[in-house]
Order: sequence, then structure tokens, then C-alpha cells
Amino acid sequence: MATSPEPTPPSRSDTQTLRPPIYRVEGLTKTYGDGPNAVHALRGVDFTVQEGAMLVLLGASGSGKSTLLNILGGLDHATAGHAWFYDRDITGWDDDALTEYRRHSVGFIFQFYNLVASLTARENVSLITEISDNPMNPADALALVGLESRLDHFPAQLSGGEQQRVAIARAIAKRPKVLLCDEPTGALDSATGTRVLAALDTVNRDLGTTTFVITHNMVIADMADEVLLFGDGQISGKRHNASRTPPLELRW
Ligand SMILES: Nc1ncnc2c1ncn2[C@@H]1O[C@H](COP(=O)(O)OP(=O)(O)OP(=O)(O)O)[C@@H](O)[C@H]1O
Repeated sequence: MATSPEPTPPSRSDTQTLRPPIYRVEGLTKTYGDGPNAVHALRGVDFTVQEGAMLVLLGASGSGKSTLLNILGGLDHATAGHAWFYDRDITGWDDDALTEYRRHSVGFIFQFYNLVASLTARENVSLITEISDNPMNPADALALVGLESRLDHFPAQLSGGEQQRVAIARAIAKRPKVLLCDEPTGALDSATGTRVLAALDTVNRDLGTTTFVITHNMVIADMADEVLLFGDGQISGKRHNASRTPPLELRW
């Protein structure tokens, strides 16, 4: 008896396109100051991001990458244009609404880790989980970034890359919808930075957290579903990776 062929499972890129947009950005503009001293940080940016995507933002210093992330993360207000988070336009929100949005939906990773020196890795993560609605177990969040054997170490007993991975565990433990990373490897050497990127890759794949990574490192672009190239406050190019590759070194 002839057997019918097994249906082909959808590829990662297929499942990406089936997901709803988490952000839709139209004409987003940010001007600091006015008159002859005005700085045009964003000059009308348009793009859409599918839920669960990994995006890398590349571009020269001053091209507007951080400004975009700050607006998407509710840390700053746009001058004009729109940014919808699902069906809600965050550009119209007041500070209270933005604070709620940041608290529940957004995790931030910066170049410097801002850990509390007198608390262990587990306690640093617990600071966030204690005030979250549906948090991960701090030990589980730390295990996801490869730190299951460092739970009770203090920041001074951890390497720079390990400290950044504690910061990642802290950011994801409240289960945010989006993780915004502004030069997360900027203070690290390249091998250590790769391990931090591997942690972000794991978080994105395992938890489905939509992730933006600002970087100056072109190599990182291969780990993204989509690369946005910035130039002078605008998106000067986009590159879609049909088959994204994990960072070279996936072991901590
Ligand atoms: N608070 C501010 N007041 C005035 N100008 C600002 C402010 N923040 C940023 N800018 C200016 O806006 C422009 C875009 O800055 P932004 O930090 O977004 O660039 P970037 O691409 O992230 O740069 P980098 O890679 O160096 O971090 C720059 O010209 C910067 O000097």
C-alpha cells in the first residue's frame, strides 16, 4: 500500500511570517532641540517586526539606533510618526502608560550591567521576579544563559561576560515580550562577547522573546532574522536572513 508523504514541517522563516507583527513603525521622527541647533536623530523610519524575531541594528555612530530603541522601549518620546505595539500606538502614551509598558513588556540590556554588588547572581535576578506577575524561577533564568553553576556568586566573582549574562537573566525573568539590547558586548572582548550573543540567541529561540541588538560588529548580523542598516537617522538598507546561523560558539 502506498503511503502518503509526511507533511514538511514549516521552516523557521515560514513560522516567522505566520506570526503577528509585534511592532509597526511609520514615519518615526525624533528631533532634539530646534532652530539651527536642531539634531535630527530619526528622519522618518518605517519597518515592521514579527513577533519572536531577532533583529540586529547596524550603523555608524550617531545614526539613530539608540534613539529608536529608546522610543520603542518607552524611555523617550517621538517627535512625529507612529509606533504600534500590537494594535496600540505607544507614541500617544503618557509617562504613566509608558512606565506600565516598560514594567510588563520590555527588558533592557545595556553595555554596562548595573548589577547590585552586594547581592549574588540569584538575588540580583530575584529583585525583578519579586515584583513581577508571572516570573521565571531565578535559577531557571540563570540556567538558560549557562550560569547554573554561578547562582550564589557575587558580581565581583564573575567575569564581565558572566555579569552580562546575569543582566540578561534579570531582564528576561519577568518574561517580557521584547528585549532591547544596546551594545550588549561593547565592553567585552570578542570571545566573551560571542558567549553573550549565544545567550541572547538561546533566549530568543527558547522563550520566543522578540529581540533587538544594536552592535558595531558585522559578524553578529548572521545571527539575526533581519538586519536594519542605519544611516543619518534613516534605515538605509534591510537584509532578511532566510536561514540565520547561531553564534559560532554556543557553549559557555
Ligand atoms: N538627548 C539628546 N540631546 C541631543 N541630541 C541627542 C540626544 N541623544 C542623542 N542625540 C543625538 O542624536 C543623534 C543620534 O544618536 P543615537 O544615540 O541614537 O545614535 P547611535 O546610532 O545609537 O550612535 P552610537 O552608535 O554612537 O551609540 C546623534 O547625533 C546624537 O548626538
